[in-house]
Amino acid sequence: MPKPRVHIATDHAGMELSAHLVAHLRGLGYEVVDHGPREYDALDDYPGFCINAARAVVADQEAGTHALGIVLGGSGNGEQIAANKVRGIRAALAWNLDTARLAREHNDANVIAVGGRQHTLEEATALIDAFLTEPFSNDERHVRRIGQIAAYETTGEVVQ
Ligand SMILES: O=C(CO)[C@H](O)[C@H](O)COP(=O)(O)O
Repeated sequence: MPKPRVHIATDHAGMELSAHLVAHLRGLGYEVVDHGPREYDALDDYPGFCINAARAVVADQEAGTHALGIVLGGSGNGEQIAANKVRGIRAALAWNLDTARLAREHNDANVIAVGGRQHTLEEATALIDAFLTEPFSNDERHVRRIGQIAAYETTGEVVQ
């Protein structure tokens, strides 16, 4: 499997982690698109940055380009919520190696959210590495459940 293009966004609370990850991932050969912010501003707001990154993931995937996203903040909660407002996004908040790995294996998540204030740089980097390298299982039960979410997103109907 070729490496995905990585779209990354943060707010002020995740800027140190974001800079670290951009360098780390580029060093590993990933193409990384940085959706900001460009400068530290303690009063900036995460939704726009995260939504832009999420929209870029969907646009790439719709164009047939393998892409994944990373959204960072203090907790990762709001960043995950913002990304999940973009149609086609399955954003997962990862807080240990299992939740990072399972986000891909069971949920085919295309965005990972991580709280920069909850982990050391090393811990957070390990979460990202686990997420980016874990394949989706393609197990029928997981495909079915993801399809039910997509159906609701598209039609507003609940499928059992
Ligand atoms: O994690 C976040 C949202 O879920 C934000 O990064 C966090 O709320 C920012 O906090 P503050 O404005 O107090 O620095």
